[in-house]
Amino acid sequence: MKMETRYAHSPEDIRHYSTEKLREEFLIEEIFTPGKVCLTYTHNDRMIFGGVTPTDKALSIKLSTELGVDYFLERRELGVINIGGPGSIIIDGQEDKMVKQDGYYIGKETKNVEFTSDDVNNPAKFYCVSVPAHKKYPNVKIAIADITPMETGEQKTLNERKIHQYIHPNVCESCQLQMGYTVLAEGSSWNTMPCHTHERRMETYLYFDMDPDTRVFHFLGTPDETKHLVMGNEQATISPSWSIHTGVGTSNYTFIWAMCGENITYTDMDMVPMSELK
Ligand SMILES: O=C(O)C(=O)C[C@H](O)C(=O)CO
Ligand SMILES: [Zn+2]
Repeated sequence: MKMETRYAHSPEDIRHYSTEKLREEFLIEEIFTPGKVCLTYTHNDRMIFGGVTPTDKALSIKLSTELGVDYFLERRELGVINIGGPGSIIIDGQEDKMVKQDGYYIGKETKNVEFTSDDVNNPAKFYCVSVPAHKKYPNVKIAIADITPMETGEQKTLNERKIHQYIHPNVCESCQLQMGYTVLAEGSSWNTMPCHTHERRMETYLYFDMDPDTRVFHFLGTPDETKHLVMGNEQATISPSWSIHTGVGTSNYTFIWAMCGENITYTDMDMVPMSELK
């Protein structure tokens, strides 16, 4: 298992960052490695996120001394979405099949979570996000078949997309985790534009379902001083609460967003007027 630490920044810190330094601090290039658990611990609200890619044997997230606890979910909750081949999640001995786009909310105090793939040649890719939690809520499987996506954006503004809310008060309870899956329509390339910040929550983005040569130009920074990261398939980025987070692709793509902070009100965003973007 690999876990990398990323510390937090103020807007002032990144003002003079080179491209290389910006990438070192905000971009995670390796998420899914066959047979491995690859995680990142960001000090932005202490979110842990990354990929679990089982092949011929089950994998689990084993973190205890790193978090000063006896087991991973002793004081945390976990959201999972499979973006790969079919597999299973086994929670305290009970197995649930997980096809592509199926998700799971796994509450605090769940002791044993294992991940498996049905086919080593087409492994499941479990994208996992965990945040601190102070109350135990029930474990809930969130099947893609049960989600009605929110349709938003328009073709003429190149941002027609479907937002699937997985961990959201309408679907299941959580302490502070929110998680979802946004699919851009063919011909659309902008996500969340007009863009927003939310001082009260941080967010991470995983971009995927992209051809090898497709790139997303992901924008970050304060509205009046934006910067960008050029991102490839299955790469992730950290968005501090003060930062905008939007992106434009050289083709359409999909992304998983996950947030935590003061509230679980999805619409609590500070929209940025176009005239303020620089
Ligand atoms: O396409 C979108 O718009 C999104 O998916 C936006 C994210 O959900 C988000 O940034 C929530 O704060
Ligand atoms: Zn946001």
